[in-house]
Amino acid sequence: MRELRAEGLVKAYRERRRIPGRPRLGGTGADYLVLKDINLHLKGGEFTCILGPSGCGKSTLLRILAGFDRPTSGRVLIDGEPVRGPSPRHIFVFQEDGLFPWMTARENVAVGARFIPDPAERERRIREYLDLVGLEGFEEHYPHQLSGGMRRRAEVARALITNPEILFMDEPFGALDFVTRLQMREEMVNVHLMFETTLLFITHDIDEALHLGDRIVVLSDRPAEVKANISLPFPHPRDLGSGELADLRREIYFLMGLHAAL
Ligand SMILES: Nc1ncnc2c1ncn2[C@@H]1O[C@H](COP(=O)(O)OP(=O)(O)OP(=O)(O)O)[C@@H](O)[C@H]1O
Repeated sequence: MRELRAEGLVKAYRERRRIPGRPRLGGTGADYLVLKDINLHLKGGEFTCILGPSGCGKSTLLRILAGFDRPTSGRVLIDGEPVRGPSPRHIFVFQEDGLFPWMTARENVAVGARFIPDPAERERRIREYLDLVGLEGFEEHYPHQLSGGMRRRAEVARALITNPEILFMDEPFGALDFVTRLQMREEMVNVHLMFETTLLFITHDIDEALHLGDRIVVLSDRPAEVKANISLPFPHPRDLGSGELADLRREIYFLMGLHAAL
């Protein structure tokens, strides 16, 4: 199922010095509140985009959902089981390049495949996943010999080959140029249709979320609260310029206080 629930998540970081403008949590006078009572229910197999303004706490939320950080209060349940730490079945793709620079594209993907016991089957799967993300011909290239888009593709292949129950992606295409970013969006849609992995994808790009998500969770400014939780039962490819999607796009711009940008 790979269903994920977040119940009453609060995260406050301990403040070592007073920073003007930062709200403090009542009582202690020494905490910096980032998440405020986040409740979520994400169904297995859904592609959920978490959208919010810069610095609102998106990465903090994702780290907590993936078990890399602990909430101050509240809990996360995956298929009804409390999350107590990271799991090899829940894979995280970071904002920054995460490939090992001393390994080729093939060797990086092989890291994800190390649990496949049969060497011939392992090699077959590595080739299959490199082809799937369009890296055939670049298998023996090191990360510095690949373009930004290719490096991201290798990371996606390395994550997918583990057959993850949940894939957590923290603004994975943020550093790419506009055209490569659009290509990667299309590829993510295809990958999701093919594997039906439960996917949590952080972005601050409204159009990216509208193109990708089965669901969009809109967070407020810090301390982050869920402002909207919207289901998008629209087929791919999507035209954001017309119909219900255009209305939804306008609604999200308004929700995020971006009226003037429309
Ligand atoms: N380990 C930490 N200790 C103290 N403060 C932190 C820590 N991690 C994040 N913060 C603070 O929490 C706030 C939210 O950070 P976070 O990275 O979660 O936001 P974000 O929405 O992902 O930002 P961006 O869109 O810029 O990537 C920021 O003000 C940040 O300075």
